[in-house]
Amino acid sequence: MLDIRQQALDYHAFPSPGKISIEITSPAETTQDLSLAYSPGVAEPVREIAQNPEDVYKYTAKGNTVAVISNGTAILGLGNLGPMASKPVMEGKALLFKRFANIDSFDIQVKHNTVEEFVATVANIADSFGGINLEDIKAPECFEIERALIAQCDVPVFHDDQHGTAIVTAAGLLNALEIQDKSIATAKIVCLGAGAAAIACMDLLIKCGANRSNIFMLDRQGVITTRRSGLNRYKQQFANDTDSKTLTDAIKDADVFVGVSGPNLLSAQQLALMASKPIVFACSNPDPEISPELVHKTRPDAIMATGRSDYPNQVNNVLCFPFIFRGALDVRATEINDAMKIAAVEAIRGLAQLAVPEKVLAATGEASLAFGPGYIIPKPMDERLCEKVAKAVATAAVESGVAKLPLPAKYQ
Ligand SMILES: O=C([O-])CC(=O)C(=O)O
Ligand SMILES: [Mg+2]
Repeated sequence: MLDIRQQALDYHAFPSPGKISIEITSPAETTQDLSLAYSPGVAEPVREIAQNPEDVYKYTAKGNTVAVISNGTAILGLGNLGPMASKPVMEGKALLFKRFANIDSFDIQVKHNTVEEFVATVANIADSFGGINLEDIKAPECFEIERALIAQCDVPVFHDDQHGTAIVTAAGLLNALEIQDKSIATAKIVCLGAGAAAIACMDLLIKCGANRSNIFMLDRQGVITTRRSGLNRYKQQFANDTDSKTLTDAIKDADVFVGVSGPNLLSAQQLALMASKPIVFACSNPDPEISPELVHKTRPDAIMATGRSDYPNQVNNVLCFPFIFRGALDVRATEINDAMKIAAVEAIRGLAQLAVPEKVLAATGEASLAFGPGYIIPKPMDERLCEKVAKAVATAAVESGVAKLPLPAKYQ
């Protein structure tokens, strides 16, 4: 049996390099076909679009495409490895968009010197696509980049590592809290990591009812407190008025650990200090902050989640980004706003509470799955995700006034 490294390299190398390709949707066999697809016929839609720019949605694939754009500055939990090294992940996102939501994606890797250069590059090409999914861009630049692009682009712009991760984390965490009989309003939450995902997760948890003063966020220097100086404005919002300095200080009596940092940063000793019935989301990819094996051995009362496909409770943005874009594209939303994000949280969360179809059990190889400590969040291959999450998002877009189209019949 080949090890996972060789299997993964072979998967990417064969049968052809990479894992996506482009397909033709219209006939291109005869002279007649070519005279329609290309010169002279192609001039007709050109003239229509020149006269009425919205016709681009009628005569081109724009409305069903998303650009997946990265600069490779924060690839998974692996760090700043440059634009080209991010390409397998971006092709992977394209694979997931297509497989789960039938959205066509182009992966784009941008080499740049300044934030302004990156923003200009993306803004200048944004109209080619139905939406922009920003991926694996490091903090704090990602916040500025997303803000500037939302302001400049007519199509929705969504930084997946912030909001996709936050939406899935919130969905899983609300379910885990329910199972552990804890309330989000009073839960003590430790967030290890202060990057894009961390800041967005804690922001969204507050919107879902968490208490800011119960949140302890840590960066490489330790707990972010009001005693520290030199914090950027994104971290400053989470500065806690506390004497806790280290993870060991902060983790004492914590109900929830959210790791969005790097491998093996939470020890069994630290885990042992958590409150009864703790919730541990070790979401660093590919290697979690603590292994599920160690958590189950140390704390049998814990609910454990990771970002990986090969353990139960996969808290990974794949449960969100294909479907939030499906919903947004279907009603031609001009942005992805908070109402749409919260609708996605509720839809993902609710789906985990329903009975699991045979088809999902077959795909996961599980004998049974039922809402509980080992199943707090749906599986990515659950086809109901697309129906339910996209519908909830599209409906929220229409109701919050950011949709250019009415709710399609398939969602009514
Ligand atoms: O790709 C994944 O598995 C999730 C993700 O966006 C990341 O870790 O940056
Ligand atoms: Mg990512």
